[in-house]
Amino acid sequence: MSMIAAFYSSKSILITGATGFLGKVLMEKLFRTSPDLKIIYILVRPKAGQTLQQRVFQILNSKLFEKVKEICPDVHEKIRPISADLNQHDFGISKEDMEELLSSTNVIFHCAATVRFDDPLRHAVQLNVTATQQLLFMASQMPKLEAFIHLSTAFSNCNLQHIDEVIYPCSVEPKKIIDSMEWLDDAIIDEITPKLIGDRPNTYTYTKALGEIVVQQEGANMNVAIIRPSIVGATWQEPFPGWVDNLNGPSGMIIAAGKGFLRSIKATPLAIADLIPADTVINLTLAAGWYTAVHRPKSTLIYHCTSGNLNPCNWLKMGLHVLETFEKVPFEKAFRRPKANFTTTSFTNHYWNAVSHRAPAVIYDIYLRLTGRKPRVTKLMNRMLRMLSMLEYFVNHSWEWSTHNTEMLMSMLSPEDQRMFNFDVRQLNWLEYIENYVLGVKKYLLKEDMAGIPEARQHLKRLRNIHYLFNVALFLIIWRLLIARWQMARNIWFFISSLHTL
Ligand SMILES: CCCCCCCCCCCCCCCCCCCCCCCCCCCC(=O)SCCNC(=O)CCNC(=O)[C@H](O)C(C)(C)COP(=O)(O)OP(=O)(O)OC[C@H]1O[C@@H](n2cnc3c(N)ncnc32)[C@H](O)[C@@H]1OP(=O)(O)O
Ligand SMILES: NC(=O)C1=CN([C@@H]2O[C@H](COP(=O)(O)OP(=O)(O)OC[C@H]3O[C@@H](n4cnc5c(N)ncnc54)[C@H](OP(=O)(O)O)[C@@H]3O)[C@@H](O)[C@H]2O)C=CC1
Repeated sequence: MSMIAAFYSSKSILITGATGFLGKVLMEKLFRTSPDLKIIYILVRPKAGQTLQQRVFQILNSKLFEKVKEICPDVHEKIRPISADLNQHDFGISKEDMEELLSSTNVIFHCAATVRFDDPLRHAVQLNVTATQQLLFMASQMPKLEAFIHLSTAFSNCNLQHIDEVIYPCSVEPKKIIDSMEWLDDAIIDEITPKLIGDRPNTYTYTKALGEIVVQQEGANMNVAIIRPSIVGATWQEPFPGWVDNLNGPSGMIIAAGKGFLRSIKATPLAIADLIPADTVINLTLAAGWYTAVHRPKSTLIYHCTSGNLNPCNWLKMGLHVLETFEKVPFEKAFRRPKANFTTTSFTNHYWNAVSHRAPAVIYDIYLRLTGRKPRVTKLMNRMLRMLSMLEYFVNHSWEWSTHNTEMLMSMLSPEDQRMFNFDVRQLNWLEYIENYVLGVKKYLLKEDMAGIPEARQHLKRLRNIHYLFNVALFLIIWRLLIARWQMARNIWFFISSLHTL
């Protein structure tokens, strides 16, 4: 019997961020491996016109939960959505709900966060720091609490090159930052943001670092652990390979490349592409929850959930695998043929952005206008370039993350748990993983049917022919202009013609 699965059976578990990418994978695994768990409380806000119940219904009826519904048919009864907005005081939780949470919760998984790179500091602090502080305050009033697991990111200290499984101090104490957000106005916050974030690339990584300090300070008397995943990608094995449901990180870029939008990217080809599958992150998270509650380590343990030091893959290898997979499973209705390369200098990057990104978008929009349709490609292209510029930092640096705690945890698991809650990335075959990832993007994000592949291939052939025709036409126009204006060109032309008549 799995010790981890047995631990979560009969437990009341509180999850924040359960509607997010990792939150869903976490819930799914919990229900699948511990169907006897007592209840999962999830803090959810109404969104996009949907009530809490509608949001939960949608999640449980998604493909991700198909296996769970077989194993645990009463899963609907075991999820208790609690109306909560982490931006509000006390999360806006009703008194009755709060009482139930405080008296029953055994384990907390704190996954909620803003993962946007461009969030204003005030908002990022509110969600990634203040809400974490409030949740810890709630946790401190829970008599039955056995473990508090906080999801952070391996990039919280991305200003360093070698990162250990420790919490690093920030120049300003989180409490001071939280206080100052209350009385500083937005204009001043915007002005001091670059100074505060220093050599980190965005407010996301900075506020996640502050959040960790808060966890260490406020969670000193609790059983607390921090998980630091690197770049989370589609699932590797469970509940099935290739599941992904948002555009963050590489997923959006895979779509952009497969649809022929992304043709070049400023990246360091040999830098490590530290991807980690979502199910690996969740297996480690659940194992850490068990270890923290049962073994009660004396200090807050931090677990790096990264692939680079155990099974490295670089961006060149990854990019090539992605492109190779497009040959087998092309995406439908591509804008151009998927073909991309890396640029390594700002000059070549600007050049290829102009030639391969902006120019085709403008030309296509002119064509749409001429045919009476609404131009839309330049807007899409600008959005992709903005996203690309935000990701650039992460594809041009390499980091070394030590993984002593993670390896220690692996060694503490029984052989059954090592199999059931596998987070050993050394077993990951990148080629196979990337193929499944691209396939998953096609199926679960783009909702494209495999039956459409022959048509997608035909479309790519048409694009290739258009490309050749376009190049020939361009060549003829340029040649014609040269002949009209340049004597030397005329001479070459006459020379070639005379060769022909010989
Ligand atoms: C010879 C050599 C050959 C070699 C060949 C090589 C070829 C290479 C090409 C191969 C293919 C590529 C394969 C790999 C690519 C590498 C990519 C690099 C990935 C690196 C990722 C590093 C991330 C690491 C960070 C740490 C991880 C974390 O901790 S958190 C998770 C990461 N967080 C994010 O990713 C969030 C980022 N997003 C944002 O910050 C914002 O969304 C934004 C600033 C980008 C946009 O904000 P904006 O307000 O403008 O828009 P928004 O309201 O958010 O959305 C508007 C619409 O856009 C859609 N959208 C949102 N995000 C994306 C996206 N990522 N991609 C595409 N579209 C996106 C969104 O749905 C909205 O759509 P509508 O609703 O329809 O309007
Ligand atoms: N994905 C990645 O690449 C990585 C993620 N991480 C960390 O993992 C954790 C989970 O990330 P991921 O699942 O990808 O993120 P998502 O963006 O997919 O999910 C974020 C979750 O937080 C919830 N949330 C946001 N704001 C509020 C709010 N005001 N009140 C209540 N809930 C809120 C969202 O709810 P709603 O659905 O209502 O918006 C959603 O459930 C985060 O802590 C992140 O920092 C770390 C490394 C990499």
